Amino acid sequence: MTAVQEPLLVADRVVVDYPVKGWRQQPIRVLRGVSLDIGPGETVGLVGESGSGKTTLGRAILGLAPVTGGEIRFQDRDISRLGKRERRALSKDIQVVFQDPYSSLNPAKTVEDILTEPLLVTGTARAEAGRRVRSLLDAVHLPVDAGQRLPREFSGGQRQRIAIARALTRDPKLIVCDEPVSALDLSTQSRVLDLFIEIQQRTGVAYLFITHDLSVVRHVSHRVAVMYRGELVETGDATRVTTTPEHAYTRRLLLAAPVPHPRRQAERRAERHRFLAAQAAAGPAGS
Ligand SMILES: Nc1ncnc2c1ncn2[C@@H]1O[C@H](COP(=O)(O)OP(=O)(O)OP(=O)(O)O)[C@@H](O)[C@H]1O
Repeated sequence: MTAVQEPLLVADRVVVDYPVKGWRQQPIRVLRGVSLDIGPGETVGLVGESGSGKTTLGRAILGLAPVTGGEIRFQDRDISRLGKRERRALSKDIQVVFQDPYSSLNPAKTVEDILTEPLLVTGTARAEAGRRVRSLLDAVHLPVDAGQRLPREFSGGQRQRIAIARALTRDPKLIVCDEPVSALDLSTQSRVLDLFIEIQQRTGVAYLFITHDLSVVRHVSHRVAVMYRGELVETGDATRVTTTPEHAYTRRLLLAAPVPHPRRQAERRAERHRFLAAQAAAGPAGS
């Protein structure tokens, strides 16, 4: 008998309505009863056209969008309507990496300050926080002296590595990744995607991976969920959904952004691995 693993996070018929200013204005319904679960150590890719509600689902999980119907459970606890203090406590377990590594890091703080802050405010001793920062920099393949520098001294890819390190500071169980590689050039994208995979294999963290790019989602996801106008129209195994979609909308998405042939993808993966192995042999990554 195989053990059934409990989901880490369950979105159960989640509705999000945004209030609209003005007399007699109806709120805008952005999510219309979305149900999705994410298992421990799993990556669920969330795709869909612009405005379909992907970011809003991520924000609802993070407590940043108002859940007006249904609920979101994390480790079997309803987290849809938490107070500030409970939400702050939950940030240990649920973290986020945003699209733009330029605006998501405080430009006035050194990388070490950015990474130690979440540890110091929760009572970690400074010496222990310093050790943790060194191990985090190592985990995202940045040199140890990166800690003394400011975000502006790094490339886009390196800044996204810093943002990933910050998300990892307190060993989260889930990271909401909202278009985390969209602002990066193609070769940097693939290195950062491989970093996400490597970190997951080492730590067992789960990802909700929001993207409009089907080749990205196929590369990193175990399962894919397709959103259309505030509803999930299809959820399933990543290869299945991106090669033989069942829903007409998913087929349209695929036609709009053709996914390379599986053999070409395998070649690309092999290329990436050769590249990463060569980089590892040469020293810390440059992006
Ligand atoms: N704070 C808000 N108030 C009112 N409407 C909002 C708010 N945030 C988002 N929306 C609306 O909700 C809808 C879904 O937006 P959302 O950002 O979740 O979509 P998305 O699929 O992530 O799109 P994109 O890929 O362009 O980021 C859009 O029509 C957007 O205008």
